[in-house]
Amino acid sequence: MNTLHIAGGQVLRPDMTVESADVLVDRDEGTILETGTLDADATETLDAEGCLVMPGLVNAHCHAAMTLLRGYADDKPLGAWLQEDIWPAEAALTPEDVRAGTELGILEMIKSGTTAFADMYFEVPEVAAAVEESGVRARIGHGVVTIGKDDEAAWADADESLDIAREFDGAADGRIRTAVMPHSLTTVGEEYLHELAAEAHDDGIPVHYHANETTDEVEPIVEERDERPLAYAKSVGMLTESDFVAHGVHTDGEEIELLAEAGTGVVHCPASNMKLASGMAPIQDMLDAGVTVGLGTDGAASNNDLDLFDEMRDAAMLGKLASDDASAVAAPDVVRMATAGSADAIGLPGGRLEAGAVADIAVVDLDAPHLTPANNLVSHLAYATRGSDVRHTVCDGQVLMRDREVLTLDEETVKARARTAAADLFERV
Ligand SMILES: N[C@@H](CCSC[C@H]1O[C@@H](n2cnc3c(=O)[nH]cnc32)[C@H](O)[C@@H]1O)C(=O)O
Ligand SMILES: [Zn+2]
Repeated sequence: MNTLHIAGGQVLRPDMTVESADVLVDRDEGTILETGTLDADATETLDAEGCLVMPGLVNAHCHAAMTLLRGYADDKPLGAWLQEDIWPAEAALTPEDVRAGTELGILEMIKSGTTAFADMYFEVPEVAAAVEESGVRARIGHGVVTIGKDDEAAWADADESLDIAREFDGAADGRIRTAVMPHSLTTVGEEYLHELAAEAHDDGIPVHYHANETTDEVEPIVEERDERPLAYAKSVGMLTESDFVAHGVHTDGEEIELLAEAGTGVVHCPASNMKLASGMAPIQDMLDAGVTVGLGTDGAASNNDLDLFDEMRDAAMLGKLASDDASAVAAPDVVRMATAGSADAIGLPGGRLEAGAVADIAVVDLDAPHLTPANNLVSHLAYATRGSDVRHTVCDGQVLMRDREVLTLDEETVKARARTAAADLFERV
């Protein structure tokens, strides 16, 4: 059998306990065979001495290619940031730019222990190609905006989202799944939302969108329809078990109930919410209500990195402030959110390190001053670990990074291409 032995480390269990154990992976099937004290004669070995072996992190809401726009427009609220800076720059992006930016984003994610992500963008065939070559797992889709477009252009955008979702679902040996992705409840008209949801669900494809991110997104819906945004989302058929929303910042008690009943996942993006001053999501209330909550970075232009360890810390900190309670959104909660919560929210396998699960794994080196002493490793993951502490990254049984060297992408080439693409872009806009 073609196996990978991750040897000599401690393992993070799905119940958030930690124990010394080896991990044996079936490289052909891409699954975990067993964990324990193993005397394996494996095809390949990864040294995990002094390390914590954990499920690969899952970035449940991202626009990976926006790495090109990192630092391009800061210190503005969502509406002005999108309309004055981001959308004009994005209008000038070529397919090659999207490829370069997505590769850079994936490189950053692999280097910080992220093995899967959900991505909303355009030029999606380029996103798919980057996922395929880099070896990660992703749920990808084309973001639709219909406001400001005539009917023909709007339907063309909506159709593209459906076509892309159908075409790429199951690509890259199944590592790529898709979703239909209307941008938000205020940037896409009702008839389009209706049609997109119905057609996507007919084909077993989920719907992913931004919702309740700012009060500016909530108030017009309440004024026009006399109902809350997520009640509206339900009425157009976008609040089913497979669907997942980004943000959910301004979500009231009834909407939280709707989410829990429907089984719709929420992707919390605390850094983006703080940076754009969008607000504080009621995450502890959602957890108490049984909502599936995942964690996302959002794009690099509103974060400004794709490091989910940072995001866990932000989620815990902001969750406490939002609840005015230091016991809210505790360390095990955020670790669960960044692993199983995210995987469940976006409907990809992963997030749990146990026999039978997919072999999506991050190995964290504990030998750093900021991780010493190793009093409580779950606390360390939530509060003290940095993406740069990740030593090895494995996805689908394949080693993507060994001893901090990424094997599937050439780091220097990816960075150089992104620098050139960004410089050319800013000259054009
Ligand atoms: N087809 C659309 C693009 C939609 S892709 C998804 C969009 O989400 C934007 N985006 C990034 N972060 C956020 C956010 O936090 N809220 C809303 N939109 C965002 C991003 O810039 C990108 O334009 C068009 O041609 O304009
Ligand atoms: Zn977003």
